[in-house]
Amino acid sequence: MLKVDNVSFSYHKKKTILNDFNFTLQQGEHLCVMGESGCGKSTLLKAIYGLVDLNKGKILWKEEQIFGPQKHLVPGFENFKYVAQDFDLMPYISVSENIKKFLSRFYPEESELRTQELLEVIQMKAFANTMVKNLSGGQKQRVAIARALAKEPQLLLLDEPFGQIDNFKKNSLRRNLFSYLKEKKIACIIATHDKNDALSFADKLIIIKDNKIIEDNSPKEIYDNPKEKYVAALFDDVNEITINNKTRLIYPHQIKIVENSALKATVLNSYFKGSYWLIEADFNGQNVFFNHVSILDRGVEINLDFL
Ligand SMILES: Nc1ncnc2c1ncn2[C@@H]1O[C@H](COP(=O)(O)OP(=O)(O)OP(=O)(O)O)[C@@H](O)[C@H]1O
Repeated sequence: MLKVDNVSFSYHKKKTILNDFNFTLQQGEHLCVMGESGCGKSTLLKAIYGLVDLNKGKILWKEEQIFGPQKHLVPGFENFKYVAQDFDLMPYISVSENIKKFLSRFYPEESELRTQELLEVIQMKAFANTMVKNLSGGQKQRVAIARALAKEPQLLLLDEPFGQIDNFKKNSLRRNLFSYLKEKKIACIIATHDKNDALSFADKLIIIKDNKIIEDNSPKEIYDNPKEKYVAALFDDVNEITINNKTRLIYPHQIKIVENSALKATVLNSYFKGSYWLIEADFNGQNVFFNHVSILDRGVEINLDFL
């Protein structure tokens, strides 16, 4: 349904930001885009929304080509909604009014019902009548999402959607929003640094490095078989360990202490993580990180097993 076909784009001639991007997305599917800061995630969303003119290739939605500002004077593709990092809300009217601005004035009852429904999705019912200028950054972010959903888009583009929202709210909001999108079969592309967006809620994951797509698969497949440290490090404190001249990528939960083993290490530090401790140890001159149920004293010798 969405087809990104051989797309290349640069802001300036010298540096290509998107280099030969190819992927597809079906109706109702959720895609996460990850990669280091500055790799081009926001630029990709802008290109899909039609905010920039491509150097090469094309972007299609159900066979209809999406053009940039040179050919399409009103910015943005009408079936899509884009929530950028800078929200663009109206500060001097209430949360409800901000959402209603995007609904028809001719059907006030429907408009009110829809506004209430969206306030529930973003968990902001208590703030319905609060002026937007008096909201926190995270609250504004949520209103921007509700406003983007007001006229049910076919594709929602979210740039770091939960970046300003505290962990307490983030998890329930994320569950609410993604199940709402699934129910309404709204496709979604999320540019994110947060592994939880990708691992728990995305059907597909794309990883960008050096201006190219280096992974395009299911989140589980990419997590279980990372091609390189750059990929695994987006999810966890991954270890790149050489054993018998073979280098392996191992997540901290894949290493455990055993009674006997030829793999000896010495504890360097223990970091409290809530339900477990992250232990840093020296293993043949390499620093390894692994999870453990309790704190370990510095200098203690341990035997390791790599799963
Ligand atoms: N309007 C612009 N003009 C020129 N260069 C730009 C512009 N916007 C972004 N860039 C450059 O393009 C590159 C990609 O930026 P982009 O914002 O897409 O990265 P990102 O992956 O979304 O980063 P982050 O994770 O930090 O939000 C960066 O090097 C950035 O400096």
